[in-house]
Amino acid sequence: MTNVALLGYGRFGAAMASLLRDADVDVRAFDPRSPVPDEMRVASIPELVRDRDFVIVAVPVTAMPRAFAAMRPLLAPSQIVVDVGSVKLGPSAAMNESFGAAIPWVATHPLFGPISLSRGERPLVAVVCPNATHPAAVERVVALYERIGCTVVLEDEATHDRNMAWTHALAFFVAKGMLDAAVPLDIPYAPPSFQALARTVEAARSDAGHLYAALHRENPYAAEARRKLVEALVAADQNLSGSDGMAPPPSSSLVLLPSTARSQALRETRDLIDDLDREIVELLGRRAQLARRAAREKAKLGRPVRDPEREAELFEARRRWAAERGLDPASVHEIFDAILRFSRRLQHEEPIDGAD
Ligand SMILES: O=C(O)C(=O)C[C@]1(C(=O)O)C=C[C@@H](O)C=C1
Repeated sequence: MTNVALLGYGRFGAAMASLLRDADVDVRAFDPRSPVPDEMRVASIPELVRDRDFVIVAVPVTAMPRAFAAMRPLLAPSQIVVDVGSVKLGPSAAMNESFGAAIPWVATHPLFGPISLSRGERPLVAVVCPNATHPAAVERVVALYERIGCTVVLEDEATHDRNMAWTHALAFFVAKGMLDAAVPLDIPYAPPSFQALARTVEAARSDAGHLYAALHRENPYAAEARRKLVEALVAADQNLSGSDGMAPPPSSSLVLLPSTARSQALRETRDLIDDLDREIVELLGRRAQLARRAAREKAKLGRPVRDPEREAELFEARRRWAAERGLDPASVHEIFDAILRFSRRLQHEEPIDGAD
């Protein structure tokens, strides 16, 4: 049985442990600060790493060099050290320094966390950095990520960090700006464009505090990305505050559209509907995964697939949400009726020990 030692049982470590265990990987974990469930807990780093195939280091990036140095004398060349930090140049250099050619090591970044897992978001993506000194270890780590349901992207450390500066780091930076500016996030009729931003802010807010600092301070490309964004925003602000930005909308927007423009408007509308429907299908896929998970949990508890009490609550809530949104509750009820039929059908197909 594949086995893993997990150093660090914070929010990410716990999420990783549950994915590994769902894939029948034996997990042992150690964290002097966070509680670890009894069945995985060990009392020290030596006990943690002894005879383990993989040693996954899920501690804050700034604590990694110390962790690597502490475990170096305890490891053998048959073991593989894997870091899961959100930046890659620093941890890679630190692993190279501690383990070099003697102990196989692989730098990785799983692009998911407890929130995306609890929402059942798929696909799970993990970046794995190629490593010329330990190519066989890279292959084994790729196989481990695939086993827990990840799509693996092979990317070198610098490209990864540059990409993360523009995405992960800037998303957190914008979120911080919105939080510090006390932007209200809970206005119920906010448009979809804002709802997407509000989800980003929520995700950033609930992530560990050390992550924000690491994304910016430990990523050598983050400062440049921030500077460019701030400059662009300042320029946009100046533009809007100047006379151009205050000009009234051009009168042509009030003129009746000619028929070619009208058919173009219909095409655009249909494109938008296609985009939305695609999202709905994606959401149905994610809902199906959660329904399968519910089926597995109920099977373990010896409970039947159908739960009339839960279904009654579910319909009541959806009817209420429909009314709040100005939609006909009976019509929305009908849609969920179909969704539940779909869900129960999937649940009956679910093999009891399947892993999603
Ligand atoms: O919540 C559960 O127990 C589920 O199995 C999920 C679900 C659903 O799809 O929402 C499916 C069947 C049950 O009758 C109730 C709800």
